[in-house]
Amino acid sequence: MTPRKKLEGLVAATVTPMTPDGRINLSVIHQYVDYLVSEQNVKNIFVNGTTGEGLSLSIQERKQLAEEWMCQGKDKLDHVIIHVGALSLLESQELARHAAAIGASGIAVIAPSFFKPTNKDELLGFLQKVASEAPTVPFYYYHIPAMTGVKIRVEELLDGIREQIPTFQGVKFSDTDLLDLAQCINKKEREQFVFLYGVDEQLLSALAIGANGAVGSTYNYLGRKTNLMLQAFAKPDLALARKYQTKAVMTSVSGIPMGPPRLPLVGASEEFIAKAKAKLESIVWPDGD
Ligand SMILES: CC(=O)N[C@@H]([C@@H](O)[C@H](O)[C@H](O)CO)[C@@H](O)CC(=O)C(=O)O
Repeated sequence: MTPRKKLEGLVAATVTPMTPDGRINLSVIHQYVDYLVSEQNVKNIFVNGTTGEGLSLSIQERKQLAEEWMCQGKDKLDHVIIHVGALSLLESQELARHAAAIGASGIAVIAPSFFKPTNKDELLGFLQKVASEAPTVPFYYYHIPAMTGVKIRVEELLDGIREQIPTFQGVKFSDTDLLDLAQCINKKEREQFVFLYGVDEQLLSALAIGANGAVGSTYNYLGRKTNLMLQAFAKPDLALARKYQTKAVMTSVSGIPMGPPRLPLVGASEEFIAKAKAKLESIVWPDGD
């Protein structure tokens, strides 16, 4: 997949479909792609990330999923970014080589989170060794300190990053520290780097700071609504944009059987699902839908 367009706008962090007995379910991915494109107007995806339970999957499963998303997304999706981060550097490198071989439009890497890098140089060293295994594939750092416990400021990481990682393209920024985001965006590299925000609930604030777009779980089922918010913001109609943002409730509405999560995650209770559905149905969206 050779992207013709710059990566911006919404990127759906895909769920990994599973069968009721907990195996990956590749058979619904074609339906999932069509749903995203036709129902949610979302043509970029982020595979095997947090939402996709990437770190709970085996390397083999991650490769199979990446291949299936690439295959089903061909000629339908603009960008398929594969998350290839892992605790083991060797596994991460293997996944990076695989993503390159199947033609992914980008790879992303999370900081290792058991033995953690304690400073910028250690983190950069890890990222560089993964990125260099896919020397022609755009590379994104996936910053999500609430999950990894690695709190190295991105602003600090960006200094001189292209010298070490020539393919460095940008950051998937999943943190509420908007000061760090703002300082990243103010850097002279602003024109070249892409900042994709990952806390869906406060996307509007990140857009105001200058984020290029967003990667998140809610764009799987609220992509169309959030696209309206992006349009309102671009106009600019901030009052309208705020209405969309505050109504970004999360629940699954696609009707595609995604199965249960994998332990240690557990499925939502029937009661929770019923309440979430009722809440979603009770909302009157600004477009009257
Ligand atoms: C911790 C977490 O899962 N964060 C989500 C958000 O999209 C999050 O689900 C959303 O803001 C709702 O809380 C994304 O940042 C994660 C993501 O994009 C991914 O799946 O890799």
